[in-house]
Amino acid sequence: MSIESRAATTDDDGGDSGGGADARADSASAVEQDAGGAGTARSAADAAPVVASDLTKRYDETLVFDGLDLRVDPGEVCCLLGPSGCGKTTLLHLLAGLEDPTGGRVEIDGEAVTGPDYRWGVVFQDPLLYPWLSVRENVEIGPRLRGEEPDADHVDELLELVGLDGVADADTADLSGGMAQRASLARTLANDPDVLLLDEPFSALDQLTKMELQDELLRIVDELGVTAVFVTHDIDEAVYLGDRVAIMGPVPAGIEHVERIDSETRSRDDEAFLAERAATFEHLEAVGLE
Ligand SMILES: Nc1ncnc2c1ncn2[C@@H]1O[C@H](COP(=O)(O)OP(=O)(O)OP(=O)(O)O)[C@@H](O)[C@H]1O
Repeated sequence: MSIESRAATTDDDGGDSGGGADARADSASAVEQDAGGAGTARSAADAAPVVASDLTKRYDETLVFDGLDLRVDPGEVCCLLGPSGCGKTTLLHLLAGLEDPTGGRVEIDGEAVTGPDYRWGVVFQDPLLYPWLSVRENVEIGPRLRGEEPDADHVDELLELVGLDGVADADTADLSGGMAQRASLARTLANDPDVLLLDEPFSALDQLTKMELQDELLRIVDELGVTAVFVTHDIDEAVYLGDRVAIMGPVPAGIEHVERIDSETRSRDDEAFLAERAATFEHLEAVGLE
């Protein structure tokens, strides 16, 4: 099934592409019944919560945040938004176990995060594909590095999910920026993560490709029933993708406000969306927009 027809299936089932965690649960279970494939789909209700408690991070002279708390509910998309240098990437790295906190703890699905793990997959701004491997081989690398034989059907399904089934054997050098980021996302998804942690993955892309990938990400999060934390400095992106937007202030403020987004407004030209955007912008201005 193509990604477009998957979307049509979801719409026919009464969901909208981005109807929040509840709609994600509905559409994910609809796809689960429909997929019959390699078992990538599961319910958002089974997705993992991400909890940061009393988190502190200091780099020498710089106290980035002190006593930060964040809870991301299962199946939710939480966007981290804030001025340059406020600690968005640092927080994402702590959630991913890529760096150790100075104090406090992170738990994913009730398990303490003490280092990187394929169950919490990271997608970076730079796709970082292995240039000597084909697109398919890049997607297969996670299971191979764990000493597992990749499930060919699962890889096919993921390539189809991200719209790269036609270029599976291509060299990564021949991919556009958007296609490379799709491949990077599929490579992360091949590990079947419970949580997706994304650090400005679309910021280097042109506006149209960016909007297309935003919609596809929402669909993928719906279909696979994962929890997502998405770092961005783009207000429109945060309000469009997020079930909640956590607004961070200049160091060492941490999270100063969490804006809950009404998923019904998830339309780029809806008046309510513009109202959500305006409300988020006001909070961002209040913390010191750069
Ligand atoms: N490895 C490091 N060593 C020292 N200071 C660091 C390190 N990483 C980040 N910082 C500092 O921590 C603060 C937060 O940086 P971080 O990159 O997390 O912010 P950000 O909100 O992601 O910024 P941007 O939006 O510009 O990417 C900054 O003052 C930065 O200089």
